[in-house]
Amino acid sequence: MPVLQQDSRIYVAGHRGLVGGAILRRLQDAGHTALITRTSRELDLRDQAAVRDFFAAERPEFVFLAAAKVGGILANSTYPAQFLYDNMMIAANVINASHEHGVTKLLNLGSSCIYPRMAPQPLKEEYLLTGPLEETNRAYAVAKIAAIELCDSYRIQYGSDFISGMPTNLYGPGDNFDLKGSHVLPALLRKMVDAREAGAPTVEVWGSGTPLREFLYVDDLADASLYLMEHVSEPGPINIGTGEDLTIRELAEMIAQVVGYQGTLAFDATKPDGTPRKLMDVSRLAGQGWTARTSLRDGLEKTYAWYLAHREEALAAR
Ligand SMILES: NC(=O)C1=CN([C@@H]2O[C@H](COP(=O)(O)OP(=O)(O)OC[C@H]3O[C@@H](n4cnc5c(N)ncnc54)[C@H](OP(=O)(O)O)[C@@H]3O)[C@@H](O)[C@H]2O)C=CC1
Ligand SMILES: C[C@H]1O[C@H](OP(=O)(O)OP(=O)(O)OC[C@H]2O[C@@H](n3cnc4c(=O)[nH]c(N)nc43)[C@H](O)[C@@H]2O)[C@@H](O)[C@@H](O)C1=O
Repeated sequence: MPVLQQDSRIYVAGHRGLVGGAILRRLQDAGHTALITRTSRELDLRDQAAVRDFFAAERPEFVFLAAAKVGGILANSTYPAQFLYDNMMIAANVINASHEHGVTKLLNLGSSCIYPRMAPQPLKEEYLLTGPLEETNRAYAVAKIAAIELCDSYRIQYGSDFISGMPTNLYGPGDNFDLKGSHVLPALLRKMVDAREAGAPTVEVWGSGTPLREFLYVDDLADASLYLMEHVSEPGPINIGTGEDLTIRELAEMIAQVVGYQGTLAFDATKPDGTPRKLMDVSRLAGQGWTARTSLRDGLEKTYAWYLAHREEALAAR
């Protein structure tokens, strides 16, 4: 099993994002000295020739693929073309260049939305491609499934050590707080802080509040990503989550408590609910020695503290 050395050349794709940022911090804290990063302006990963040149020049040994077109339910359903095209191009270019330039190991990150909408719960890895996908993020999910298949195909044909981690919904410092593009947790956190400050009597929550979601703190995901890089080499998706979920209403109530918002919730039924439930079965990774550490309540408090301290930066970033 390849082990990351202090001076291993490690490329973190998407290092300014929620996930890539957390992986970069984790690698820096562990003392890794040869970290390679590029912003999307410096290197558009949809550009095959540019990606090839970059790999030829930088010769990374390990790749964390955390660059992607990412967004919440509204962004996914509004811009399916970008979610499909960008994510297919990014994955194809990075995975193929990793093969061509002899990368020792690559971690491809997907998402729990790869599983069929009505799959039995909790979601086991073997449920992949056993039924129709959720409509609101089908395009994104197809790109993410193609990336898993690509990693597995390079493993079969060339023996490449390319693996695929499938995180559940994530949150934490560095998240996207833009209300049109973001996921539910940062959106509700921002809305409730704004409402508390403005003395607003209600906060709008999209959909019915009944869908169930599982949330993993991003520093736990970063920890899992390093664990996978060092300890796991196998094909197919590997679930990364907490194994616990709650309704969107319960999430909103917990955020209100953390933020100290005392108004009421107004559910907007014109907005989509998305998939009714997507709880990860995390027994495979647990069996290999990794489990999540941060409770949702603790993670929310840390994220709220980060948001207060970095509000301008968080709101300007997207
Ligand atoms: N957030 C979540 O809840 C979940 C995320 N994931 C997965 O984790 C991974 C990372 O997601 P997350 O960190 O949340 O996303 P973010 O939107 O926070 O970050 C994505 C990063 O990708 C980079 N990027 C996007 N397009 C390009 C491009 N064309 N060329 C180069 N870089 C590009 C951006 O770089 P720059 O800033 O330089 O523009 C950005 O920093 C994704 O694969 C996603 O599917 C999985 C499950 C849940
Ligand atoms: C990570 C995952 O993320 C996405 O799937 P999702 O889990 O459905 O996304 P979401 O976080 O945006 O919503 C979760 C639930 O929450 C409700 N909700 C309430 N109020 C707000 C709100 O204010 N904003 C948002 N965004 N949602 C809200 C919303 O209506 C829905 O019922 C996909 O991109 C998918 O591709 C993917 O991988």
